[in-house]
Amino acid sequence: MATWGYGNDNGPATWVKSFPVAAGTRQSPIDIVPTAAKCDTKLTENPLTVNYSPEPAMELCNPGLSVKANIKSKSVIKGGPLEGEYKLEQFHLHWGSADKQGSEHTLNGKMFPAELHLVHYNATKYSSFGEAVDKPDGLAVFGIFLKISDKPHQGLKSLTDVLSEVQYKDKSINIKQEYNPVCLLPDNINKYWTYLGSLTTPPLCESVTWIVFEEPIEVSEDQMKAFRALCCGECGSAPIVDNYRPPLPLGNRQLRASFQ
Ligand SMILES: NS(=O)(=O)c1ccc2oc(NC(=O)c3ccccc3)nc2c1
Ligand SMILES: [Zn+2]
Repeated sequence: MATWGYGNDNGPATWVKSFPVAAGTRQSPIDIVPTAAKCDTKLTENPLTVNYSPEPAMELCNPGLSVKANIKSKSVIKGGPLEGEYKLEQFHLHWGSADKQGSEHTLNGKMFPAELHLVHYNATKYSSFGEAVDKPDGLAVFGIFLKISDKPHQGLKSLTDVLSEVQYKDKSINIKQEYNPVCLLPDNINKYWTYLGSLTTPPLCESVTWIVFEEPIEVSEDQMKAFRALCCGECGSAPIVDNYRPPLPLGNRQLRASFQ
């Protein structure tokens, strides 16, 4: 069975053949239209709180279609749209072959050069990611837009400086310095949009409460080039670029905003 990917023969338009939920009613990503969002004061009454811990020897790997960091420490979030405590499992990114594309969520139809996803599971109700992954309240994912600036992002620099060591599929390394993922969050995490959606790659489970921050984080062009130098396979294989699913219809879903 051909594995899914982002090419012409195995890309997002083909996923429904093996994953029928791709045609479901709460799929992600979506186009975020701020004027269509409902400002919900309940979101601010119960502010989103992040309690991330330093990760000693964080594992960074190249699974072939992105770059992913696996988290072992107890890093949790709660509040905002969430009931209970959600535990950080992993984070990864999606990016373009050029700065004009790359993000999965779009803002008024605009794509950003990349998007960072911090993936959490509902540790109050479920005992593992695997148990939570297919439950309607199982997961919460932070979506953070990346935009280009002339300065590199210091938090991402610890990762982009070593991406050459995970250039090929199934390579993994441990980051020597302890790493607190809190350094990846934008300064203002009180301004976000939230809606009920799905994983953006197969198995596309409709189990994600998405929290997409209004404030992007800023990265340098050199850092983008480092992501685009990652390979899908072994030496000589194609670069990992344009690993994003285009937006799906919001349908009957309510997009809520934590701010006016
Ligand atoms: N682009 S996305 O929607 O954030 C997204 C999409 C697909 C995903 O599959 C997984 N699986 C694990 O993390 C995992 C964690 C532990 C064990 C097995 C899998 N996370 C995902 C996030
Ligand atoms: Zn993702």
